[in-house]
Amino acid sequence: MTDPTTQALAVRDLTKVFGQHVAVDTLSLDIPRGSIYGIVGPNGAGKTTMISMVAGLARPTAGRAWVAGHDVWEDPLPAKQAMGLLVDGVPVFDRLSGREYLQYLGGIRGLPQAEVEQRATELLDALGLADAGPKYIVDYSAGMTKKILLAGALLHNPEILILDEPLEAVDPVSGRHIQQILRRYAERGGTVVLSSHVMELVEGLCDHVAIIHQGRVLAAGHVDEVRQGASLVDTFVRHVGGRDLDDDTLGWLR
Ligand SMILES: Nc1ncnc2c1ncn2[C@@H]1O[C@H](COP(=O)(O)OP(=O)(O)OP(=O)(O)O)[C@@H](O)[C@H]1O
Repeated sequence: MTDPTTQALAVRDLTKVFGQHVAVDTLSLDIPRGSIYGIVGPNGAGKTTMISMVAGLARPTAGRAWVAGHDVWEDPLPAKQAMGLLVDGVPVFDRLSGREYLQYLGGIRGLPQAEVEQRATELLDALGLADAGPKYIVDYSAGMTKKILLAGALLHNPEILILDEPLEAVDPVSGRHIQQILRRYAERGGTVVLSSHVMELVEGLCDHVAIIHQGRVLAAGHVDEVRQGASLVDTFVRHVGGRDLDDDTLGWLR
């Protein structure tokens, strides 16, 4: 493996144990600068747990994580300045309107007020939230909430975006806009790390992918290298194992 401080994001032997259960198991991964990197894996594979440790939200049992060359747990401030986060567990102040939430985040990030206003207007517009800007986040739908959290992650123009299921619950028009935004961001040198269960999204948007299962990396690299001529769904099933249900299963169900 390469020097982890040269990567946009890197983890080495990252491990998280909950009681008797090893959720992330000595996991090592390099995410190059400028890539759009998909993290895929079955339910319970450890994706969110890994992302939470990289984001500085969950303390690793063992191992290390670097973001933009900074050790997330030893040198958290520059690591956190470099990242934009859309991850469960980040507090959302949902008694603020969408616009107030962005104004609040802009203040925390030390952006000039006029800049925050301009960026907030553009982000709300690009994400189809222009009419919802004055509305409390608590009254947002699931997809609207996802989009305002994404706007918050983008607001300070971070070096690295870490997005857990960014398109979950998002409508197709907004989904297309979000993909355009992420592509443009990566073309200009930003790095995107996203988890998703939607293989078509990962194949269409990401240039790299890692398949995670039981807290370990089963395959990682350029999407074409990982899928080797097959579709990503078939590659995924081949790696994690899958079977069709027996005819008798749930025989009582109409
Ligand atoms: N706080 C916790 N306490 C105990 N176990 C946990 C905790 N958080 C996660 N786990 C367990 O760790 C494992 C990995 O969970 P994680 O949420 O990281 O999976 P995931 O890959 O993100 O799954 P999904 O695709 O369903 O979101 C699961 O077995 C889960 O039950």
